[in-house]
Amino acid sequence: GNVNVENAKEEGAFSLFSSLSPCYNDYMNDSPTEVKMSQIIMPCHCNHRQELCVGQLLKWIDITACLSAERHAMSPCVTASMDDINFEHTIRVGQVVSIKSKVNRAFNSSMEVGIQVSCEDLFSGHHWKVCHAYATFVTQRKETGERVLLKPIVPETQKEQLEYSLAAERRRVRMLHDDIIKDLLTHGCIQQGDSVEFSNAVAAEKTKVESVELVLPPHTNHQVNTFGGQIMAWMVNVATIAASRLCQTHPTLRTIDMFTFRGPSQIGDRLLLKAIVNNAFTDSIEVGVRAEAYQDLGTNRHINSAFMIFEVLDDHGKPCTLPRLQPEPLEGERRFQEAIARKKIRLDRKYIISRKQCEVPLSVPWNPRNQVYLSYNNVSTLKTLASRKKWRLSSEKDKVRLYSLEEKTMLSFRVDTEVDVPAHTAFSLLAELCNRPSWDTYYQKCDLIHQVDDDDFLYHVVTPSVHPKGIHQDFILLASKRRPCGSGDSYVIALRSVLLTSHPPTEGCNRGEVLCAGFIIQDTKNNMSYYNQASPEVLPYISSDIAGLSTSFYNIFSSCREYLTANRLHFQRHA
Ligand SMILES: CCCC(=O)SCCNC(=O)CCNC(=O)[C@H](O)C(C)(C)COP(=O)(O)OP(=O)(O)OC[C@H]1O[C@@H](n2cnc3c(N)ncnc32)[C@H](O)[C@@H]1OP(=O)(O)O
Repeated sequence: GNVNVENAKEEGAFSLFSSLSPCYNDYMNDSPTEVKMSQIIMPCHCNHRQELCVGQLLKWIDITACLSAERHAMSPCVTASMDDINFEHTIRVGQVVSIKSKVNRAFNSSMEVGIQVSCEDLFSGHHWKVCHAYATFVTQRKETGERVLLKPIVPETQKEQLEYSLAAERRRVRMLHDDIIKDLLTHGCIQQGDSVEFSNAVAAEKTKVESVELVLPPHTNHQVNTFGGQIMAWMVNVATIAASRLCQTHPTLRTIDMFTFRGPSQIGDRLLLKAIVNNAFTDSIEVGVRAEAYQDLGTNRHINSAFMIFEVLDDHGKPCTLPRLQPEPLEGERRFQEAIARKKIRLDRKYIISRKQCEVPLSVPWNPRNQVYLSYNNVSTLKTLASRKKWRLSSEKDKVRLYSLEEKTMLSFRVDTEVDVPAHTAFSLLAELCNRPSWDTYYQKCDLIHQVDDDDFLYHVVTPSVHPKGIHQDFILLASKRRPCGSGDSYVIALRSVLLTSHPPTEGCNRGEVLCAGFIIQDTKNNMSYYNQASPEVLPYISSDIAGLSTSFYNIFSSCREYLTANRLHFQRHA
């Protein structure tokens, strides 16, 4: 497998969290856990095309990230998982690859490490980003059986604070990752029967690879367990063979879905690596890989699984049309359908996260398949907006402060208000969005459409028109409500528009769109901030009447404060 090329540029390469980490490029400043590794690419690191093998890159990534993790933990750590990675560019022989990593956040015994990979051409002086990734490392168990607990990371810069805060949200998605696919299949969200007979279909059986590796001392890490990077490299190797058998040429590895290290293995273990093409689409192939470890045959332990997406590129870097796959019956059919589910999820993710904030906001269709990513996007967009530096104070009255922020075509507002109720009470009261019409005259009506889970809700909201003499507006909003995950976190109620097939726009109302709005309530201070990003269509109306807007915000948030104070006792009695 070689690191992917130009085509990623054209299609707008994505990985699960990459586009949602807007300041990734420069957030790697000096920090106590930052580790840097640079390697000059030699022919021995490369494939037949003189491009760096992904397996080799994964080894370097794993080592760099582990050094960051251990610097923070001050004790041995193991790789628990590596989130989706998308390879955006190739690295060729003679170029220099640089890997930087640092711990974004420590939880109890696990921590998230952010990794950035870039490449440099020594002759032209060009630098470019290759990929970035997030890995989770876990401390080892003590003799008592408990894991070493980690000291918290104290984020210093605003960018570190954002990464710290988003790490909790990414952890939530990570933990749900396996369940998402299982749920989709169990609850029939994936339509069975998507498989069509193709005349040139290749039998899945033909792509099967089984290969064994004996874990020798050079394959172990400094804790004398099998080195995680080596396991990933072996997995990439068999996956590449399986994909090559389908396309009968040299495929390019483009994306790896999350790697999960389910259990350790040691010197002397035999590692059985199995790969098969699960499905072949018009221009991409999904290969499933499974790694098992054993000492004696029949005592196999499942230690890792991953899904890898390959493409075949022509001389211009464009993806070629591929032969289709004829799955094996039963298990093969199941894998075939699951690959369709994963592809749809990947496309949803790409659709959701590739939207840049400065683009015209468009509501994304909501469905159970993309719920987790939409919810992540909802919270992270609000947190990212809140972390912006250039907020300008526009007006202040009776402890209600209105700030504005102009960025490209976007105008955002922030209203800071001091509240005299505890943060958790303010959160619970404001999270009851259906009560908002009682304190916000702009919300004429708010009905709950669907409770997605404990933290996410869909609402239908009706407001007056922003146009003078216009008809009412309505919105379908996804509300994502988060309590603090640890110290330094805030309460969050994030709101964004979605499209719901069950609630199409109606004649009597203009369907409005909210790209990003919501509340951030700090746990330690009596401070609540409300954010709202105005879409370009309403900008002319707002910009022409900033004074009127200030008065409206002042009135609404004075009323909000009264609502919180008045309902505080009622809430506490019922809590
Ligand atoms: C030089 C490079 C480093 C290496 O080569 S390391 C070698 C490759 N890695 C391995 O061999 C690890 C094999 N896996 C394992 O040992 C275990 O499955 C592993 C990862 C330690 C987890 O063990 P468990 O007993 O399930 O853990 P636990 O219930 O005590 O939870 C401990 C903390 O880990 C977290 N965790 C477990 N599995 C995870 C996952 N897949 N992704 C992200 N986080 C995960 C879990 O949430 C918990 O976190 P916290 O303590 O609340 O902060």
